[in-house]
Amino acid sequence: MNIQNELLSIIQDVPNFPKEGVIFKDINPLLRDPVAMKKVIAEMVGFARELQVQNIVGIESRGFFFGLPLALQMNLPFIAARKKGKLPGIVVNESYNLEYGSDSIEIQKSALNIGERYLIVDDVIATGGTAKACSNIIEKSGAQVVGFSFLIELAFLRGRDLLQNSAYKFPIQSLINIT
Ligand SMILES: O=P(O)(O)OC[C@H]1O[C@H](OP(=O)(O)OP(=O)(O)O)[C@H](O)[C@@H]1O
Ligand SMILES: Nc1ncnc2[nH]cnc12
Repeated sequence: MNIQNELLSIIQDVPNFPKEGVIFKDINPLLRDPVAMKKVIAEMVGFARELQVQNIVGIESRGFFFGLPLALQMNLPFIAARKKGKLPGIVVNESYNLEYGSDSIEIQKSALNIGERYLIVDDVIATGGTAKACSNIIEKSGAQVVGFSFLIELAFLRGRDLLQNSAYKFPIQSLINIT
C-alpha cells in the first residue's frame, strides 16, 4: 500500500463536524499509531532536508503534533504559531478566515530571525487562510518562508492557490491529497 492509502485507512471522516456540511478529517487515530506517525515524520524530514530549512514553525494546535517531532528529528528550533493572546512578550500578529469561522495567529518576534529559512507545518490545509497568515507573519518580519508541509490537503478548497503568488511557487508537501 502506498503511504497516502495507508494514512487514509487510519484517518477518520466525521460528517457535519464542527458544523453542517463540513467533513472533518479526524487525525486522532493516526496520533495513536506510532508506526504510522514515524512514517509521516520521515516523509516530512525528506522534504525539509531538500529545502535546507533552518526553523520549523508548527501551527496551533494540530500543527504541533507534526512540527515538533520534525524539528527534534532534524535538530532544528521549533517555533509555535499560536492563537491570539497565548504568547507572552512582543508578538507579530495576522488575522485570517477559516472553513468554519475566523481567527488570528501570532509568533514571538524573538523567534523570527531576518534572512533565516522557515518551513511551515500543519495537519490540514483547507482554504489556506491559516498557513497564509503564518507565512505573512514570517515574511513581514524579514525572515524567509521556504515551503509548507501538510499531512492533508483538501485540494478542492484550493488553499494551495492562496499560498502561491505569481512571482514564486512555494514548494508544498501534502502526504494525503483529497480532490
Ligand atoms: O486552511 P484553513 O482553512 O485555514 O484551515 C486549516 C486549519 O484549520 C485547522 O485548525 P483549527 O483552527 O481548527 O485549530 P486546531 O488545530 O486547534 O484544531 C487545521 O489544523 C489548520 O490549522
Ligand atoms: N475539514 C477539515 N477537517 C479537519 N481539519 C480541518 N481544518 C479545516 N478544515 C478541516
